[in-house]
Amino acid sequence: RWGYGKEDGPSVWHKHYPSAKGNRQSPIDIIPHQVSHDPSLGQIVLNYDQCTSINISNNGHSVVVEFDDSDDRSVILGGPLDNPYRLKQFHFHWGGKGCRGSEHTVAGNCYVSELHLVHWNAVKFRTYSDAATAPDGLAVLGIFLETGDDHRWLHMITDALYMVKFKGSVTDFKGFNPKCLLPSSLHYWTYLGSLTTPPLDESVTWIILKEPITLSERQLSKFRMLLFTAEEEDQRMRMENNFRPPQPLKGRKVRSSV
Ligand SMILES: Nc1nnc(SCC(=O)Nc2ccc(S(N)(=O)=O)cc2)s1
Ligand SMILES: [Zn+2]
Repeated sequence: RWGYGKEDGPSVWHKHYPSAKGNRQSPIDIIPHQVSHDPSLGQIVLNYDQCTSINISNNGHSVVVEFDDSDDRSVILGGPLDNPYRLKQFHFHWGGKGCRGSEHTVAGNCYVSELHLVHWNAVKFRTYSDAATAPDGLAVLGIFLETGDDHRWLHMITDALYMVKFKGSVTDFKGFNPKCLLPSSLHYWTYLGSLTTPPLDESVTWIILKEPITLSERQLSKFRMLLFTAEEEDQRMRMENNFRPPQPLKGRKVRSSV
């Protein structure tokens, strides 16, 4: 099994997951003045109005909100995407007290956390698993989080975290629309990359919003009360620093919408 510790963390993932040393790994450091502006890149459109969250769970690596992806009710389209991609889940990556936490960085600067909304190309692939191994199978929308005032809607998630404290716990979480977690601007950077955790498949079109959202230190601290470990395990490990550091760009182009 893999994790974020000294023995099982990002520096040894390559031992069991060969993609780790691939040519389109994520996350990366985005250097804005090296990004190429591509006027042919349209805006992204998020049709989340009929969206139906199902549950919230602790998978031992992050806290995940799953959606019913049996039809095209919640999709992302436009921008670099040739098809609509269906929303499957969203989850977060965050740091320890007061330090780093995001996976992507911007000119070497990190944010305290990063939200990933994971979508899959149900036009071309029959199942999520098939899509997750294909070069154009997934589209992940990344949103940076910075600390400041309380986020007015994030409490709906942080108030549920105590119910999924332990690895393997899951609880109902219906009717949550992630549209409430978006910043005001949908301007983005985009590049071809991978899952940022094992199996590190190189199947992701990354769309990273330039504008971060804000949450309070108090809301962020509630993520840190989650545990990497299951209830029956004797040593409890606090879930924090569950982020992979930036990976080599290997000649890839990062494009921006505006
Ligand atoms: N062929 C495959 N089927 N299922 C998987 S792993 C399940 C999965 O969705 N993993 C996943 C890992 C990382 C990310 S992330 N952090 O958004 O890049 C998103 C999703 S790979
Ligand atoms: Zn992620």
